Amino acid sequence: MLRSQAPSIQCTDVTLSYRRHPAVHHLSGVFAPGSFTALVGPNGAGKSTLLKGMVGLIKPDSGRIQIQGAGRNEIAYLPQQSALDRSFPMRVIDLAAMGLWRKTGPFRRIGKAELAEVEAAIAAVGLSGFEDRNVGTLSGGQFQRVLFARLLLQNARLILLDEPFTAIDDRTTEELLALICRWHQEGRTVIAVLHDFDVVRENIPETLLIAREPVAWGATSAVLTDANLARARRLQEAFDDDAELCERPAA
Ligand SMILES: Nc1ncnc2c1ncn2[C@@H]1O[C@H](COP(=O)(O)OP(=O)(O)OP(=O)(O)O)[C@@H](O)[C@H]1O
Repeated sequence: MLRSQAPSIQCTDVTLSYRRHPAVHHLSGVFAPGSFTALVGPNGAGKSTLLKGMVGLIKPDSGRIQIQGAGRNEIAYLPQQSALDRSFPMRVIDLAAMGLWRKTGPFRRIGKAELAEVEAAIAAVGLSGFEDRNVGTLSGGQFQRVLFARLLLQNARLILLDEPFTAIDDRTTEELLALICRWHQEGRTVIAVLHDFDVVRENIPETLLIAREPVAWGATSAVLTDANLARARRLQEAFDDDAELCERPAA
């Protein structure tokens, strides 16, 4: 997989809102092909909203999000765990196999070779032996591992992860982080919403810090400074959720 041919995302003065109240304001910049970016910011800063805008779940009220090199249905997107319904009766192997959906289509039974691929992905996330377990009986960390097996099988070149390590223990975090780093080394474009700055500083080359509006974007060491983090906190605290529509003209 050539890094230069990996997908890129160009944001041009993007504003995303819920019922016309902006959650992300005037964001411009590029996630370069093959880049690995941490998306950080205080609670309610608009991080999840930005990922939803990228996958097309929310349309910008103004500005544009353009993805080069991948169709919207070719993005691997991991939503926040709280957004997922785990009560649905489904086996581990079936949930993981959904990662092959683009290859197999929704109604075809998977063949022997594909089954071996699914089993290999389950093994890669350390869940061999759990194939027939109902997903509702898994711990939070085990469930997250199944979702990573599904991502592995999707084999997407653009991967968006929303808080992949929240409520996950250190060992699971370490193992899943190693998988994500491998995806980056393979030349995929990866964006991950993260809260642990130590994890970001040690592993992720680039960072976008937002607090409804962009605060800093670039090399992680230049972005995660005390001054930038303090500014993000101030901006977020000052933000009025009941504010009227954004009156700032588009750039
Ligand atoms: N479905 C929704 N309807 C209305 N407002 C929403 C909706 N989802 C998010 N918001 C609001 O948009 C703002 C940004 O939320 P978002 O979830 O994008 O933040 P976040 O940075 O991901 O936060 P966190 O770190 O707490 O997960 C918040 O004020 C939130 O209340």
